Amino acid sequence: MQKSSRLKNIKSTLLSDNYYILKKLNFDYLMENGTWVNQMREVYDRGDGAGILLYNREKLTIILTKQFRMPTYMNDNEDGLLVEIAAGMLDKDNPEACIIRETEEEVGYRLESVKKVYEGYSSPGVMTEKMHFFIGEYTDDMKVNDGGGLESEAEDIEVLEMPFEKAVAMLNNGEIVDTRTIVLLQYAIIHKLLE
Ligand SMILES: Nc1nc2c(ncn2[C@@H]2O[C@H](COP(=O)(O)OP(=O)(O)O[C@H]3O[C@H](CO)[C@@H](O)[C@H](O)[C@@H]3O)[C@@H](O)[C@H]2O)c(=O)[nH]1
Ligand SMILES: [Mg+2]
Repeated sequence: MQKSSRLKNIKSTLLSDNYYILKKLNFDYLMENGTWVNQMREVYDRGDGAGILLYNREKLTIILTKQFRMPTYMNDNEDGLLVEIAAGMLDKDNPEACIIRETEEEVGYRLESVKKVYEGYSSPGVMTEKMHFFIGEYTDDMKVNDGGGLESEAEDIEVLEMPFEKAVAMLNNGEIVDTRTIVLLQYAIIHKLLE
């Protein structure tokens, strides 16, 4: 953690380390108007992540995934299934190595190179997670397996290859509701990746 002269008396209490780490942070914060206020924030730390938009310039297609996400099921997503970019959590490896590995595990393509386009905090009010956003070109001859995720982790990932146009329609009609996926689809539109 960096030092800030606007913070003092930071006290961290562990609330849960069941799978990842949830802490309660109590601290004094110096407001812009010069007064100190005491604040409490719960902070969830599950490391950083990486995600990628896979695109094929010849076929004008992209590859997304569909998988069950319990937190979305708890909040308005009827069957809990979510259409997403391929993504994973960083282990000890760097973001590039992580996303190349995750791409092979989740959708079955072995990429040689990827391009980093953004880095951003996922949910800065509550999570420490920083997300590394990539794009990567795939071709049919890069396919090495059917994807689907790791059996050892009971991942059950459907691979969706679709025309880019269809994904843009799904973005615009509200079928795509994962913000990381929205970010990279918008990147592809802005930068005319598939025109
Ligand atoms: N037992 C158990 N397993 C868990 C738990 N939380 C996650 N897992 C398992 O840990 C694995 C994580 O798989 P990854 O592919 O590495 O991560 P991800 O879940 O796809 O995460 C990506 O998307 C998230 C957004 O929803 C991002 O937050 C994350 O950074 C990353 O980009 C999955 O098999 C998942 O089931 C938990 O609380 N308990
Ligand atoms: Mg994943």
